[in-house]
Amino acid sequence: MVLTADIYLNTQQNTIFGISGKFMRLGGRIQAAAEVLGDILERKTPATMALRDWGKKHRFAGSKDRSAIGNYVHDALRSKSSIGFRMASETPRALALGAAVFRGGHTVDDLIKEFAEDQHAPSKLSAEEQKRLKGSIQIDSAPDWIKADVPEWLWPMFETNFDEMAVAEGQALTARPPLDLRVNTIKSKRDKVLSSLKAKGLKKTEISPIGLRVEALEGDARLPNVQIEPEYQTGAIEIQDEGSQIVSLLVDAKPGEKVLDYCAGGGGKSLALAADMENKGQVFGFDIDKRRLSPLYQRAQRAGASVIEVRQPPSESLKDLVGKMDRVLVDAPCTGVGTWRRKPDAKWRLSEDALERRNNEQRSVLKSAKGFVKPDGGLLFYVTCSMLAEENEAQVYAFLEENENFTLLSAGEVWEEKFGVNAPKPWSADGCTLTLTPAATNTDGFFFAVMERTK
Ligand SMILES: C[S@@+](CC[C@H](N)C(=O)[O-])C[C@H]1O[C@@H](n2cnc3c(N)ncnc32)[C@H](O)[C@@H]1O
Repeated sequence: MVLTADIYLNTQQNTIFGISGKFMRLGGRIQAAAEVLGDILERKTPATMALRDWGKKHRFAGSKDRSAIGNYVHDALRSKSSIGFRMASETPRALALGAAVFRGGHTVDDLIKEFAEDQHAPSKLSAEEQKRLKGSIQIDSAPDWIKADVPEWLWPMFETNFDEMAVAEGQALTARPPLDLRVNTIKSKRDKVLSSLKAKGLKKTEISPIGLRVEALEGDARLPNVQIEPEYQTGAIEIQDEGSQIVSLLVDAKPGEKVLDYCAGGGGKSLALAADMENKGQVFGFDIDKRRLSPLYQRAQRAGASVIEVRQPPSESLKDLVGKMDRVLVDAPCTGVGTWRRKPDAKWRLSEDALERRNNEQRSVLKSAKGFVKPDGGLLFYVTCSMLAEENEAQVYAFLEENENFTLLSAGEVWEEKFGVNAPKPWSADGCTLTLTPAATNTDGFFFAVMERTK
């Protein structure tokens, strides 16, 4: 006899499913979120792995259940310190309950009713929990780092950088991120993709002229899976945050030029550079880590980006490029503060030691990359997805101090030329470098600087 999914589900005594059989109920989802949060916070498992492990152990949870549980887990991590403050507790249970009510839009009465009817729900709410979930502790009385959901040790750096906007910048990093697509202009046009994927709820991005966006969704809703669409499979679109598109466009690589993407990773920016160069010239993609580079071969093929040439480590493979590149992009390893909306567990794992390690890598990567820039007018670009001055301006100024043959240029002119005068404006500490942030540009956080090699 073949069991249908429904019969099978209902015969499993120890599954976490509610009595309706098809989907987990709210209580089961919150309980699952608390279990996953325990794995992440108590056993230090990365969020993606903890969610995957939970899914493997509960094979019959459907994609809607997994997505809803993922939303509670990520929302709880994005707002961990503010939810913890309002709940007077940072236990996985308190965080999961807080995420469901403060961020998920459920009411305390919903929870009481659902928990009573669902054997897989957490134990019933205590009187104290009910009071807290109803707002007995106001966030206004919390210190700024808690309001901003930024780790306490990092707050002084964050505050120095963003001054009276620091809380707003931190809070913008707790929002759910949108899904951004880059239209690959080697294969298609933005209007064409927009009309063929109309049903997916896409709209044009505000700054990038080649971007499309599905806004972050509320509650348990799921973003569309664009990877199954023909436009994705034929290379007409790539998934790329608008901020990443913007910094690639600011490199302003021209058709026919030679460009080295020195920290290419999976090649997101190499692909964007190739398209901006109309697939004419040469883009060399290099990375110290061979495994990270490996998807680039297939991605370049799918995108029709024939100008991309992957160069494997060690760096001796780049010997023939020394002093010959019109542009060298250093998309440096960093703490990833600018991507906290997408990877909120990284926010609480970050340590002073890790920041110091990234700073050392940044110095070393700039030192190794500079020699590839051609003398007399070649350009060196320094990019991070961090919003900390220690990884951004400080690295650029230290580099300039040690390398008198490089001068800092203003990125503002290219910005206006590429995106017009009316686009939302990034931060700039010095009128030359740029910092994109969720609050200022509604993108992931990115830093961008351009330096010219004079001799
Ligand atoms: C921010 S990621 C790059 C992301 C990539 N550019 C993209 O758009 O998808 C930084 C990369 O720098 C690489 N990296 C770290 N140290 C390096 C070094 N000394 N030389 C070259 N690459 C390095 C890492 O392996 C990592 O892939």
